[in-house]
Amino acid sequence: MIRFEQVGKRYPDGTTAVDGLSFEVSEGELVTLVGPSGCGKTTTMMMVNRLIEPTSGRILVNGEDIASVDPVQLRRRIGYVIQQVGLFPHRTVLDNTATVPSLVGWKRAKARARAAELLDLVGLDPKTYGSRYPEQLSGGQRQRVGVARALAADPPVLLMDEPFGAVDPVVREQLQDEFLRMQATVRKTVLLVTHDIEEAVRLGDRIAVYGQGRIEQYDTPGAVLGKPATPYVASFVGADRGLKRLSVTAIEPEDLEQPPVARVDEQAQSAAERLRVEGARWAVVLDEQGELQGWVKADELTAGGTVGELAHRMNAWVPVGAPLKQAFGVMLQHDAGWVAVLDGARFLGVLTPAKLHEALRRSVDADVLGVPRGQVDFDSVADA
Ligand SMILES: Nc1ncnc2c1ncn2[C@@H]1O[C@H](COP(=O)(O)OP(=O)(O)OP(=O)(O)O)[C@@H](O)[C@H]1O
Repeated sequence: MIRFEQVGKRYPDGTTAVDGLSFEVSEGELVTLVGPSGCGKTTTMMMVNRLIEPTSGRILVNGEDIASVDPVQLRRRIGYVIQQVGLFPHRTVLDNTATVPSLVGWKRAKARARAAELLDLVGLDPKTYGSRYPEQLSGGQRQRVGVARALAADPPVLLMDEPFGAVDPVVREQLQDEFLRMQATVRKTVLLVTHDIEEAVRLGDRIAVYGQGRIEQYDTPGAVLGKPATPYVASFVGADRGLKRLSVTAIEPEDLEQPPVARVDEQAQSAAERLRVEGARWAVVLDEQGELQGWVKADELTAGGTVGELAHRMNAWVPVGAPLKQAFGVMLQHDAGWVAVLDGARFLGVLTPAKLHEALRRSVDADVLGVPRGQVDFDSVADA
């Protein structure tokens, strides 16, 4: 969708902002550009909507060399969100949001209806906020209007320059979550600039890590954290990259262990006998449908009645697909040696600390080899 071919930008004073940039962003992909101040992120982005012209190489959007596209036409196809938002102070929130549709000639009623829809999408009730002026909003709300306005003409491409930079960390995280939810619906092709590696990892399908004027690594968050390409990238992502990786690695069914199981309607004594033979000290309790009903200790099964009557409630559980970090958090919260993993209500297995560690190490290799995690042989990563 967006393709950089050996793109460079040298300013008249001799500063080389970027050099030899070659990378591609696929349709519907969210790519974050991350790096220290002055490394060329904003320059890269502004060359895509021709606010800055490259001095070498070329940029293709949807297969077309943008040097030959009228800049005004080009910008209508590319939404642009900046940190200072740049809302018009004398226009209401609704009119601000409707700016681009109005510019491209939509009827006023249609443009305003679309604007209201988008305000809703970014979590602002148009009835409450539509008639306000920008100064009557909080910083976070202004950012949301900025995003709504950029989406108004339904551009296939979105450029975002530190879009969540001007708000406090809590609101920032909220905006990031909302943006991810929204992106899951609208699937725009997005280039997002940030100097914050946490944000880059959280939002990006892929990350371009910038050194001075060039990309040091272009890869998935998992690979950047798991296998930094250079010492520079390693130091930029930080010594706690293993921990950061926990938050981008999802639990998969093959990471799970199958623990001893007892049926909810089974007689406690026969379950106790079976667990004794298996050498199990506890079991998860499932019903006919394979749904989790709790857990029991083997030595509690000596009383009469059914397993279900003796089962404890199982609070330590996470949904499959949740990040490993969440499972780890739940383990610590409940002081549990394992957490149950569910698909809806269905029990899939348990994640133990050893399995969690294995999943993390396997996922590094899977990212690097570009294969699903299940295809990585654990022996091959055991010495990694
Ligand atoms: N008009 C200009 N003339 C000369 N040099 C410029 C000009 N604009 C930017 N630069 C230089 O180009 C380099 C890259 O700037 P750019 O704004 O792309 O960096 P950035 O990574 O976005 O930084 P930040 O995170 O601080 O915004 C910097 O060294 C900057 O000083």
